[in-house]
Parts: sequence; C-alpha cells; structure tokens
Amino acid sequence: MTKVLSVSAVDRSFAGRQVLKDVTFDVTAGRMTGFVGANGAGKTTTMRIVLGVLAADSGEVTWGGVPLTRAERQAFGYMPEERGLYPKMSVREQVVYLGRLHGLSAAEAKRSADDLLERVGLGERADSTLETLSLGNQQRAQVVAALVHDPEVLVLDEPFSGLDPMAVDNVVTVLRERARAGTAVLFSSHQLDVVERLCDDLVIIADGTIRAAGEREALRTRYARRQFELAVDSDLGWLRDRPATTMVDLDGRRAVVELEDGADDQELLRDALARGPVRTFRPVVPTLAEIFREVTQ
Ligand SMILES: Nc1ncnc2c1ncn2[C@@H]1O[C@H](COP(=O)(O)OP(=O)(O)OP(=O)(O)O)[C@@H](O)[C@H]1O
Repeated sequence: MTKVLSVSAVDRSFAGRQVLKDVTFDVTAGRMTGFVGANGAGKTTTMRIVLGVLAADSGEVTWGGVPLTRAERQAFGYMPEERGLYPKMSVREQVVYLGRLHGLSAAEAKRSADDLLERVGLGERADSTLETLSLGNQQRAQVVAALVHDPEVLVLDEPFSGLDPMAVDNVVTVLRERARAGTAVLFSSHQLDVVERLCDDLVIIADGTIRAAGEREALRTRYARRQFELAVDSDLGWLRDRPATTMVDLDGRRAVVELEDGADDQELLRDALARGPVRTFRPVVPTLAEIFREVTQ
C-alpha cells in the first residue's frame, strides 16, 4: 500500500501569536508535493514540525498511519532553510560523511555522492571546499546532501532559490527520479512556475492556514472558471453583445470570454463558425498563479 505522510490539525504559536492553525495535508510516497505560500505564511515552521526540529502545540504527523518516531524522522532527507554544510570542507567529503551518518557503508556513500554530484552538475567541483563555490553551486550541494542516503521521505525548504534555469532543471530531474522510485517529496518554493511544472500535488498556505490542497490537476479543474479562448480570422467584437458572455480579453481576432453558468459552450462555437473559420476553441485552465491569487485573497 502507498505510504502517506499526514500532517493533521497542527497548531503552533510563538510568543502568543498563532502562526499555524489546524494545518492538515498529505504527502504521498511516489509523488512530489509542492508547498507554496507568501513570506511568513508558515512553510518553514510546518516543515520543521514534520522533521521534529520543532514541536507542534497540538496535532500530529504520521507516516503510514503511525505517529513518527525519532529514528524515522532522523532517516528523512532534509534540506533546511538555514543551510547546514561546512564552508571549509570539500563538497564530496561532506556528502560522504552525511551518507555515513545515515548508515551507508563508505563505498556506498562515495558511490551515491559521486553519482549525485555528477547529476546536478557538480562533478568537477566535488573536491572544492563549499566556501569557494558560487551560491547556486552551494545550493546544489545542499540538495545532494539531503538525498545522499536515498531517504523514504524528502523535505526540502526552497531547494530552487538562487538556482539558474539549468540548475533548476538538473535538480528537478534528480527529484523526479526519486519520486518515481517511491520517495515522498515535500518541497517549498516561491517560484510558482517551477512548482507548476514539478509537482503532482499542491498545498497552498496563507497566514498559517491551508487554503487549498490536493492533486494539481484536480485543483485546476476545481478552480476553473467557465472561460474559453477563441481565435478566428475576423474581428471578435460581436462577442461583446452576446448574451451570457463576458469579455475577459480581446485582441482583435483572438478573445477570452467567460460564460455564465448554464450557457452552452458549443453554442458559442456554433456562433463563431457561423461567421467563418475557427482556428482555436479551448477551455482556459487556470495557472497555479491564478489559483494561488484566488485562494489567498
Ligand atoms: N522561532 C520563531 N519565533 C517567533 N516567530 C517565529 C519563529 N519562527 C517563525 N516565526 C514566525 O512565524 C511565521 C511563519 O514563519 P515561517 O518561517 O514558517 O514562514 P515561511 O512561509 O517559511 O516564510 P518564508 O517564505 O519567508 O521563509 C512568521 O510570521 C515568522 O515571523
């Protein structure tokens, strides 16, 4: 059976100010869950509670339906917000050391470190000390450090911040592979375009409360308005006077309209065809940025 990491009804306050309220969501093995929210929304606090670095005031975190033990949490892969590698030690040495700490043999740790460093584009810098690397390369090393022991659960706080697009792609590829092999991956990010591309499931948090959570495509469908894009060979100004139709965007021969509930989209298509050829007719699916705006307003 697929294992699920469940965060259930978690509350947390700091100095009398509640920063997490009834936080509840699941992270499923074999899937990538993107955790998005504005600065201060509560992502890092939630991740720390998942890892047991911080205690919840109430609520619980379970893995496979059972509350997490300390040993299980220690076996998770974690990339904390405060990056944890030593500036004066070589990248390979540290990654191997962390692998050993997590129970790998010396040979396994070295094999895993070299393989991962190569895959994220750090192969040639493996013997450099962390402090001599660019910030982006340090970030790649941090991701490798969280992955080296092939954990069942991976929790990554902003793994893409500061990475150039090529580095994002390298890291994305490695994370996807891990998820495909059965790892439960939870990652936070401000970069909605990256999350949109990468996640299977999505959790949106604002002001310490979960505003939406679930499968990415299901959320898209849930938040879809009845909007349609239409492109034809002549001017679409007639749509302005069409009943039950609101113009969202008009650019001459291309328009996006919203239909009232109950209005038939095929009738719109027929009206357009009656005026000439139709080049595009499709429902507009909301982007993650649009869903985010709608649920966090
Ligand atoms: N140790 C602490 N003491 C007091 N307040 C804290 C502490 N840690 C977090 N907070 C507060 O809790 C709220 C949530 O912070 P958190 O770091 O979890 O947000 P975040 O979503 O990770 O934000 P960011 O994207 O900026 O990292 C913020 O208002 C923050 O100031």
